[in-house]
Amino acid sequence: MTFASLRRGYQVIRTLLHYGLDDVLPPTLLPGYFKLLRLCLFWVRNRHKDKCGGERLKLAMQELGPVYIKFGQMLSTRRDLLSDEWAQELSMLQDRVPAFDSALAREAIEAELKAPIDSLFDDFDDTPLASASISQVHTATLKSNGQQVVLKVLRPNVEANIKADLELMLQVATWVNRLLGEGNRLRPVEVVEDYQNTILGELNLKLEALNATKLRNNFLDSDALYIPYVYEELCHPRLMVMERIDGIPVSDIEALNAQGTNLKLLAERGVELFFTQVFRDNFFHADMHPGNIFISREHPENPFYIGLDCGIMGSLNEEDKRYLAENFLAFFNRDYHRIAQLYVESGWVSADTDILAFEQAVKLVCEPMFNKPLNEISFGHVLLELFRTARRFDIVVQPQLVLLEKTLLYIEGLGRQLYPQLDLWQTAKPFLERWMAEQVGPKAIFKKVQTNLPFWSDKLPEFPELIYDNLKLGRKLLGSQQQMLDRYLKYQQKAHKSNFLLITSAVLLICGTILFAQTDTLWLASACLGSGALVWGAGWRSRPKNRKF
Ligand SMILES: Nc1ncnc2c1ncn2[C@@H]1O[C@H](COP(=O)(O)OP(=O)(O)OP(=O)(O)O)[C@@H](O)[C@H]1O
Repeated sequence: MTFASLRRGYQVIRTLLHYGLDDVLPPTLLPGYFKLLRLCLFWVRNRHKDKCGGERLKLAMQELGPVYIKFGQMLSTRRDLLSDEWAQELSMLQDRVPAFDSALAREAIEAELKAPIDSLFDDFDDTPLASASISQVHTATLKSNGQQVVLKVLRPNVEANIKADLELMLQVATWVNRLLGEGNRLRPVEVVEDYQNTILGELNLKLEALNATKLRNNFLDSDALYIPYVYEELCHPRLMVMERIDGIPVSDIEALNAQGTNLKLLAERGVELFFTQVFRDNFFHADMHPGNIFISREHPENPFYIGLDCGIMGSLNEEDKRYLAENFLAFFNRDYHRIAQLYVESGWVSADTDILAFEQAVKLVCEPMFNKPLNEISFGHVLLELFRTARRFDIVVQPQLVLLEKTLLYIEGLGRQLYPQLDLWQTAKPFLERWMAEQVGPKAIFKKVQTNLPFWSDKLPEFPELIYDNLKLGRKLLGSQQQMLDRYLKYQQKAHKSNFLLITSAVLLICGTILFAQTDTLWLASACLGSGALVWGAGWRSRPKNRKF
């Protein structure tokens, strides 16, 4: 451990204590001398006792900087771990931080481009358009085509700072894990590792550029989503250059209303977008917080979304997708037994789970949801409650499903904010049913045949040859098996004959020995012993020698 990380560790603990977060830990977790240590080492006074635990954690994370802010935001989506109150507080963490010096931004951009900014761009604006925890965004005009672009550049030293903070977090998580004991519900190491994977992915802007291009291509013909064009040839791990968009932030409902945006259509398109990304493309934007979503200004009667920041993308495998769709359908059909079965079949809970007990638990959490009108039921909450229940049955946490649940909650929140009467089920049901029919019905078989057709048409000309080769091989195999069988039968015959002779010789020899004791039958004894010896010789000679067939 370096001096810098010790100092950071001290700073982190001091901040957490400053906000009185030691209060929320069970006293059994803290050593007896902790109070004394707190007084001597950390000397903290302001206890923020009037604020609730969630708010105190939010303030502490805000003070600790970007890595902790993002960690708090990620934690806020783990409602299976935190209470609603804590999650709500953490979800309010703001990611806007003071800008860094534009001279440093210029330096970093030129280092990536290996060329002066002025050789490629006009009107580079030194005042950033936005400054977030990981990057800063500047506007400019591309010399080659006169298009307005934005340059997103990583903060100086951000990688080193994040890695140092992550290291510390992992150490603390390991320590907490040890205190709580193996098998604890919180699994802090798992949580930090999950976060680590996400944030490290966000540090590579080249990857983000590739994601953005892929998503853009998936929705090129869509009237629901637009992703700005990315100039991939100008993108590098620490720099991304893309088309500048002009939209209304999705959270600015007043502005949307002022231009007469069709909010109902917009809300429905949001749900449709989610299901299309997950089920059709298997590639979904997993960081859909309001800061990353804008709404088009033109044609307010036919509005579309503009998506930014494709740093975190999710995907599910074919099986997970099917189980998920079936889960929703089973939920809305109130088929709790099917839900329990699906969790086991998918491997999300272990195979030895007591299905009946699990079904009861699922029923217990799901049934009250139907006390609400159908249009108030949230898919995100259904998933959340199901995962929470499954956690008691030792669910194997699937990071891709957690991402999905978080995205779903965002989308639903957004949809309901735009159009509170939005009936999620009515919007999503046709989509899910159509998709399921495509997966299991005749269409699915047709699709599979269609997918495999190029392979088979490739192989078709080789068919006669393949059949001939296989028949030849079969005959050869059969022939060699027949020979093996013959050899085995011969061996058995020889073995039987030899055993018979040896047993007969043994009987003759025993009889000869008994008769030898009675002097009046000496000739008979000699005959028995003599023939016994002869038969033994014959038996010994006829014994099979080779056991290999
Ligand atoms: N192509 C663009 N056109 C116009 N504005 C943009 C564009 N890209 C980014 N911005 C502005 O910059 C802000 C930050 O961009 P972005 O979200 O991509 O950065 P970030 O560092 O990944 O932030 P976050 O912390 O939200 O992940 C956006 O909210 C938006 O206001």
